[in-house]
Amino acid sequence: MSMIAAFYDNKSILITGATGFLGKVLMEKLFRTSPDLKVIYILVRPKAGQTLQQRVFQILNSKLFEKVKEVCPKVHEKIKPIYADLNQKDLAISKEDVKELLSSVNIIFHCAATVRFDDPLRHAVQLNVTATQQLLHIASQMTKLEAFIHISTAYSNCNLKHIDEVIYPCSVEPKKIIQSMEWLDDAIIDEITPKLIAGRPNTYTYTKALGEMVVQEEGSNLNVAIIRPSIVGATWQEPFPGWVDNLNGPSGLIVAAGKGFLRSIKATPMAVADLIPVDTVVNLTLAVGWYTAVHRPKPTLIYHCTSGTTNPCNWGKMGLQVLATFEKAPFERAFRRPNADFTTNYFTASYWNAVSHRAPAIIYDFYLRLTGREPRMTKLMNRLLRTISMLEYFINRSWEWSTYNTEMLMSELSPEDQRVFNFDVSQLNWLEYIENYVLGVKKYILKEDMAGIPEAKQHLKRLRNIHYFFNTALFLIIWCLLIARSQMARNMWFFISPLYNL
Ligand SMILES: CCCCCCCCCCCCCCCC(=O)SCCNC(=O)CCNC(=O)[C@H](O)C(C)(C)COP(=O)(O)OP(=O)(O)OC[C@H]1O[C@@H](n2cnc3c(N)ncnc32)[C@H](O)[C@@H]1OP(=O)(O)O
Ligand SMILES: NC(=O)C1=CN([C@@H]2O[C@H](COP(=O)(O)OP(=O)(O)OC[C@H]3O[C@@H](n4cnc5c(N)ncnc54)[C@H](OP(=O)(O)O)[C@@H]3O)[C@@H](O)[C@H]2O)C=CC1
Repeated sequence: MSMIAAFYDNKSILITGATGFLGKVLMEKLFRTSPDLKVIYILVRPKAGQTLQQRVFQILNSKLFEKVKEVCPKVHEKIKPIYADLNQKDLAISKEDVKELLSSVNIIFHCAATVRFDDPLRHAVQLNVTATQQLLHIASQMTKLEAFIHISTAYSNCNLKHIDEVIYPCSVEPKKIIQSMEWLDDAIIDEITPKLIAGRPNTYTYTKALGEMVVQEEGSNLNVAIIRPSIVGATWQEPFPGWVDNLNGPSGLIVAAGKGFLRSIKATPMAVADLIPVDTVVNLTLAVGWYTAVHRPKPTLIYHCTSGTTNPCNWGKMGLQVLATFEKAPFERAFRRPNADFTTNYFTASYWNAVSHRAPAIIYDFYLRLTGREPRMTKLMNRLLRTISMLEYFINRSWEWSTYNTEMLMSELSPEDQRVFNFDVSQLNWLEYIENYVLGVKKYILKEDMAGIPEAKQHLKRLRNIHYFFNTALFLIIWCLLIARSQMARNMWFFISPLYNL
């Protein structure tokens, strides 16, 4: 019998960010392993014309929740969506809802955040710092609260090379940052942003670091714990391999490479690709929830959820396996044949950007114009290159994260819990995982049927022939121009041509 699963039975759980990538997998595992839990409250906002109920309905009817419906047929009754917007004061939760939460919640998992790298500092502070502070304020009034688990990122201190499971203070206190956002205007905030984030590549990592400080300072009267996952990828094992549903991190680049838009990238092949499967993060999160509530460790424990220390994989190996999977199961209607050249040199990268990315986009747009259609490829390519420039920081460096607390937790689990809530990535087979990841991107993001693989292969063959034809034509044109203009080229031609008749 799993002690962790039993712990969540009859509990009222509050999850923020439950409609996100991590939140959905967290909810799924909770329902699957602890179907007797009392209720999961989720803080949700209406989005894309969908009401809260419609959003919940869509999640529960997805493939991810198929197993849950078998083990927990009443899952619809056990999810309670609560209107909330983390952009607004007091999270915009109604008084009645706050009252219900205060009297019933046992465990909080705070996953919601803005994960955009280019968010203006004001917005990132509101989501990742102020909203966390307000949630802690509500949590401190909850009469039955046993644990508050905050999801941060392993990159919150990416300005350091070696990172321990401790909180590193930022130069300006979060309270001062929050206050200053109230009166500074946008232009001044934009001006001071580079100075504040100093050493970090974006507002995301900076505000996640501030969020951790808030949790430590304002959660001191609660049982809190912080989890720092690295780059969260598709599921490894549960509920099935390869599930992924958004374009963040590697997933977007896999789509771009598989469709032939992205053909080279400035990346260091030997740098560690610190991916961590989303189900591993969820297993650790649930184990931390249990441990924090039952053992009440003081001071606040931070858990690194990374793979590089125990089972390192590098970007070079990952890139090759991604390409090998494209060979077996190509994506449909590719723009060009997939390729992924890694270069560490700025000038080579700029050259390939011009030749492999921008030039084909301009040529294709020219073709679209000629055939009376709206050109769109250059715009799409510019967007992709902007995205890549933001990810480059993470694919050209390696970090070391210590994992003492995570190892300590593993040793505290019973053998059954180690099996059901496995977060030991030393058992992960990278080649198999990456293949399933790419297939997951194909099936669950691009919604492509595996039956379409023969046609996709045919399409790639056609692209290869076009490529050969295009190159031969280009060669002949250049050669004819040379012969017309250069005596040396003509001499060479007269020298070579009799050889063909031998
Ligand atoms: C060969 C293989 C090598 C693999 C090599 C992997 C390296 C992979 C390193 C990751 C390293 C992370 C390390 C930190 C890990 C955390 O702790 S953070 C969690 C991860 N967070 C992220 O990845 C967020 C990154 N994304 C962003 O910040 C924003 O999407 C960007 C990049 C600023 C783009 O903003 P934008 O231009 O306003 O675009 P946005 O509105 O987001 O989306 C526009 C379109 O692009 C699409 N799109 C969005 N993101 C992407 C993307 N990443 N790629 C492609 N398309 C995208 C959208 O679906 C959308 O399509 P439409 O709906 O318009 O058709
Ligand atoms: N993905 C990754 O690689 C990593 C993620 N993390 C951390 O994990 C956590 C979850 O990330 P992930 O699931 O990938 O992110 P997603 O972007 O998939 O999910 C973010 C969640 O936050 C919610 N949210 C955002 N803004 C608001 C708002 N104004 N009001 C209410 N809810 C809001 C979103 O709701 P909605 O659906 O309405 O937009 C969504 O549920 C984050 O804390 C992130 O920092 C850490 C390391 C890596």
